[in-house]
Amino acid sequence: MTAEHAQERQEFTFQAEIKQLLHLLSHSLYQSREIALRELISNASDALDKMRFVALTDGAQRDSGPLEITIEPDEAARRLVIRDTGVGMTREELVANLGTIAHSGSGEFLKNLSTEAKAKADLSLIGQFGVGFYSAFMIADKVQVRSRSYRDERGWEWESEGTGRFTVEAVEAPLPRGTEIILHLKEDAKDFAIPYRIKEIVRRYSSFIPHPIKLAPGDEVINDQKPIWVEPKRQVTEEQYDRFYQHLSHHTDEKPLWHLHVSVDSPIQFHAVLYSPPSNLEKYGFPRMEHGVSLCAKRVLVQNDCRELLPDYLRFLFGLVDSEDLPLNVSRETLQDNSVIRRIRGSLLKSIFDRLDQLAKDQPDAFQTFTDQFGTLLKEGAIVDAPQRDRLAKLIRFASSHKADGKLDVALDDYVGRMPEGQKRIYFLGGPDLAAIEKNPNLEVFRKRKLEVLYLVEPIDEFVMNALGSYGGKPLTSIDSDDLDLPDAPGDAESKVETPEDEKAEPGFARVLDLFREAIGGRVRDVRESHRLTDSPCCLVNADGALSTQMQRILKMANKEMPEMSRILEINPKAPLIRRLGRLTANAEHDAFIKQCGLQLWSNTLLLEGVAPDAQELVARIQGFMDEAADKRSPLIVM
Ligand SMILES: Nc1ncnc2c1ncn2[C@@H]1O[C@H](COP(=O)(O)OP(=O)(O)OP(=O)(O)O)[C@@H](O)[C@H]1O
Repeated sequence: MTAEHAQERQEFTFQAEIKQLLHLLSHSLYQSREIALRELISNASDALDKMRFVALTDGAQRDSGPLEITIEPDEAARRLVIRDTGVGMTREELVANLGTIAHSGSGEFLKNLSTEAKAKADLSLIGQFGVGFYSAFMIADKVQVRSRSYRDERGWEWESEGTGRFTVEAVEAPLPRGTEIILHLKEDAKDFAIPYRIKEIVRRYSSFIPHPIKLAPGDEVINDQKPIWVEPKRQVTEEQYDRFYQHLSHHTDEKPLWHLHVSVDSPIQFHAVLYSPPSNLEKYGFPRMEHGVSLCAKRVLVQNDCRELLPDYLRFLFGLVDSEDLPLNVSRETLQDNSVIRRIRGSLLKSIFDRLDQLAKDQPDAFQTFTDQFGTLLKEGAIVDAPQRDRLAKLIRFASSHKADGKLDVALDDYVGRMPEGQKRIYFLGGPDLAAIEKNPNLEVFRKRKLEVLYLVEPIDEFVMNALGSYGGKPLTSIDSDDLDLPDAPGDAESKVETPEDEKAEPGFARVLDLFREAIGGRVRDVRESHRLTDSPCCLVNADGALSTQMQRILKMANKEMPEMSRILEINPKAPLIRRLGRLTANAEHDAFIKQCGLQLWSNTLLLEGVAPDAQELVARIQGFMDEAADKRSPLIVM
């Protein structure tokens, strides 16, 4: 485009997703409209941060003048102007940023707004998706943006009524550096031009903007721009912490679950304030949280979403880190190799774990609320972060047979504290859900012996157990493994399940096992006598060192090609059915029936685990049993 051409008024069409967004925004609920002002102030503040950065790093821009935001209401004209002395925008930037380039966020935002939220047009989440500017159309039916970039002599004006189009043209009169947003307020949004209303909104949502926000005329400063992270902890009130969280997270009116304020002087100097949000949006189907922590060098914002400061599994934390030891020109690319960042990260991690330990100890209810939301992410950490595994192992929670209510509130230390003398292992059992776990016959001996078993109700739990291997020197053992190494139970004859001599097996039991082996063949590694069952006739166990059943199931779901691991079928000699079969072995005529029973028992164990064995074979066999049973009741007389 020629320079001449560029000066003419040009019309553009909004990108499709933006059009959709604008439609939604202009029909928003009255209550959510305050966020429009918050978003515009936040954009102005970002532009000022950028300008401060430019002034400090680019000699030619050293005299940047005052960096401030001015809000100028005009009740009579039903107009509101938000002006900043930030970096401004060139013509190309106006076109791209405010209309033609859809931020990846806008699509996500539209996709994730639930139908219900859409119906109510509750759009308070908009700021998190990087599409905040358009919220101007919640309160205005016409918006003008006049801007001059610090890199440009000339100013430009963008204008739109939020329908499908916008225009951009050169401004003849000289413009000061920065951006001016002129909102022509809708009739039902005219209160946004009332000074006390503006003050109220700024106080609520924007008090932590680190630049003065002035209200014209008179230029009264209406925000307190104190950087709370450099203040001594004792001097910061809970309310200030909460408001700073709302500022960082764009989560209006939401309170964080907990916060952490750290000030470190050596070896690296830094201040940090970190927050846990109250809920984990990933749990509700939102995409992976991609926000990071804000990074400041000597109070100047260097990067908004710095992912290098915390490991990925702590991606849900909001916060800010400010260090005197970082150069201002630290670039995104060099952050990863930066030794200051690495040391801050190590120190932050330790403080976070200390904070969580303290929360678990002093406020167990608050800690429980936290792990209900973010426990899965801590478990993710226990799997991937080997150096921090021991610390994370203390923080993660499981369900257990101790209460059997399925709540994930048992710490490994709680379990160990309840272990009877002589128990050398920590036992666990996984399954598709709590009901399936509780029906698992492998639990019988544990119930009888009153030994606690951790219930792995979350799929990730199995991976955690695998990664940990042991806890406090005690091997983590799936109760469907071959070698359980159960503690002795002296004096309690009833519970001596490991000494089968107590109960005489039927003389034909060995023959039953042989017949079962013949029938089932290579589908199991072995068929043998069980010492762990009390009531059920059989169960499947895994050979020493093999993966637990649930783990095999999970891996199989991910990779259908995974070969079946052969397992051991254990048979309970005391179960009435097995005793009867033992007696039947006296007559070889019954061998075929006993074999059919063996096959059916094996199928039953698989069915209980949620695996469907060969359906045709299974149905044919059951049909056979039914025929035989019916025949006993009423034999058919063949004429
Ligand atoms: N006052 C301003 N000064 C300079 N640039 C601005 C201003 N307001 C908006 N912009 C530019 O327009 C872009 C789009 O703004 P928008 O509010 O839609 O998204 P965002 O600022 O990237 O995300 P968020 O709203 O979450 O802060 C910004 O990234 C910025 O480059």
